[in-house]
Amino acid sequence: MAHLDIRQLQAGYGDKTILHDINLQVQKGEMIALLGPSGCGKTTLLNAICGFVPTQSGEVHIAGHEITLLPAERRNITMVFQSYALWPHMSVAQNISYGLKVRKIPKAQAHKRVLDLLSIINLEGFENEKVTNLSGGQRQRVALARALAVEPDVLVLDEPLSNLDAKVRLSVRHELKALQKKLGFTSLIVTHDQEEALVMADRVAVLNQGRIEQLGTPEDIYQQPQTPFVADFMGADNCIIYQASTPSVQLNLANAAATQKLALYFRSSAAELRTVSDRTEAGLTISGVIEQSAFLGQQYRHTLRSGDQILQADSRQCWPIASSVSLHVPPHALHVFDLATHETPPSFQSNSRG
Ligand SMILES: Nc1ncnc2c1ncn2[C@@H]1O[C@H](COP(=O)(O)OP(=O)(O)OP(=O)(O)O)[C@@H](O)[C@H]1O
Repeated sequence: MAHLDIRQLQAGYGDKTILHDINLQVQKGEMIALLGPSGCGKTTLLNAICGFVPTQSGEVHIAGHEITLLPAERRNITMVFQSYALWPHMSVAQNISYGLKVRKIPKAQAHKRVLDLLSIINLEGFENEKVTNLSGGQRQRVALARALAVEPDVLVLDEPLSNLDAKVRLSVRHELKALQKKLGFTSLIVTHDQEEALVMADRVAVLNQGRIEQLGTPEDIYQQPQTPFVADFMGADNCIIYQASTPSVQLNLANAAATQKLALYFRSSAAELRTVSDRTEAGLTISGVIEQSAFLGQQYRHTLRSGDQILQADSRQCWPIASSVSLHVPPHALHVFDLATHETPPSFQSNSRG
């Protein structure tokens, strides 16, 4: 049985529906990342689970108990915010024990819990420090300890790392992931950052316009996007509309009886640039002309024109502007969708692996 079980949830503001038919089963100790473009409903979903946004239909269960209509304060769910939301006039210990005080946990027991949590988040000896004296990363760890102090059934994190600078963010995300594995809390995390979602989550839910478009392991979402939206959102942002091979666009895939119009997606990093040749190879081969190149550190990103299509391809070598090239994408790096149904035709399914 799933620990957090969301069934056919529809929720929104007033008579405006934002979330449509959300089905999500989260196992105990699992971390699910909610990914999606701005406005797709990630925060609304967290708020609906917490009881801050009313449910229009559907059900939410935790550990077998229905909580759909329970007010927020009677749900044992805590939230960690991007802004930390710590009390600036309180010490670290007072912040962490705040929820314990509200729940009238005896002082000695609360104190022990605070010390245990400080040790877990590597802030031993900081109990009397003012939170305003702490760094961003330390404040976020205190916010996490405060949320965990009351032993919530579910922890929800709304962009918890986005106020941190890039370097601290990298280390805090690994700390958070390690803590989640060690303590085994069940959590939902909202992030804009795909890499963060892939690194931290056990599974990722990609949302589009209030619906879960795909739910899967980080590898599934990245390597086998099930819709053009997920492919594009996960970085395969080159798209070619294909119906039949032409001299400049050749598709050569095993088992491919292409009778329908296809949308072919691929990542810039998966494309190889070569000098033009007559060699026939498996995969997609497009001839074009380099229009621009930009140095990215490890490689150059090239902008290539093929007819009226603009494509991007990465290469360690910097190809001169105006050179004629052949862009090649191997079969495993192509994400193939039927333009009409937006699904991968069965005959192409074995191709998409990368
Ligand atoms: N209090 C509100 N009243 C009415 N509509 C709202 C309210 N809050 C959010 N919305 C609308 O709900 C939709 C989803 O917003 P939400 O904040 O859940 O998206 P999000 O995916 O978290 O976006 P972001 O990544 O920008 O934070 C948006 O169209 C937004 O305008």
